[in-house]
Amino acid sequence: MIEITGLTKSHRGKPAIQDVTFSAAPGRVTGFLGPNGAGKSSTLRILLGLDRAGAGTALIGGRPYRELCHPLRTVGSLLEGSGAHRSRTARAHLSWVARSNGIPLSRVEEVLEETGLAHAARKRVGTFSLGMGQRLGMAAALLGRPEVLVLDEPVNGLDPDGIRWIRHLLRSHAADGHTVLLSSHLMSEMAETADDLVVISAGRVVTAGPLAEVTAGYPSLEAAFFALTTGSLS
Ligand SMILES: Nc1ncnc2c1ncn2[C@@H]1O[C@H](COP(=O)(O)OP(=O)(O)OP(=O)(O)O)[C@@H](O)[C@H]1O
Repeated sequence: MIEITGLTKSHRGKPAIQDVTFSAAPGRVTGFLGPNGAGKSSTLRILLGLDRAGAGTALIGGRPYRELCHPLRTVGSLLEGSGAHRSRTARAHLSWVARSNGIPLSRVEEVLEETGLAHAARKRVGTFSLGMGQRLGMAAALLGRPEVLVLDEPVNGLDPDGIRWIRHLLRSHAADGHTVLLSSHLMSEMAETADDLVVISAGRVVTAGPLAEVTAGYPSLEAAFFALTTGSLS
């Protein structure tokens, strides 16, 4: 369960997010949708303990990220890039992440297989394509068999096969009773993958609820999105 309440953050006096409140429930894929600069990354960075909120709380399973004992065993995340050092091999990177979180090294081979990177395990991360980097980021996110996944634009750079793979993975993670929060600006992808939607625009949540409710009365998610966000763009 992810619970975000009254989250507010400013960068150099300029509000990035204001009073952001929503939750992401177990067994559901929650889509976090908004135009560029709407505040998605600011929200996710606070949720993942990478930034501090000016006000409000962001809890994962009832606790702020910084209070989690073995964070990667509770929440797997993918933000921009895999975070791996270019000179490391994929296997070395994942082994390092596993060791630092008390995760058995046997998981490394499993996630390499699961993410289609087994053939590239000994390649240096610096030689990876954007799509392979995303797969490596997903591999690290899955290492600790986390209850919660938080993913910022995970299909960036993936080919159609990779996009289908991610969609399937997220759906099955949710079907297992886990919580998935997925940020994207790709509406067709969202419409296919999300159960619930949170739409953010200009730093504020403009609507949240089941996909069918958010899009009710509109011909498509895209139509709903523009109707909901255009009015509030500054
Ligand atoms: N470190 C920072 N310093 C200054 N301003 C920032 C910083 N990070 C974000 N902002 C500003 O805060 C607002 C929200 O940005 P944020 O990156 O959270 O949006 P986003 O929805 O993730 O957009 P995108 O999809 O483009 O990444 C924007 O106006 C952005 O310019």
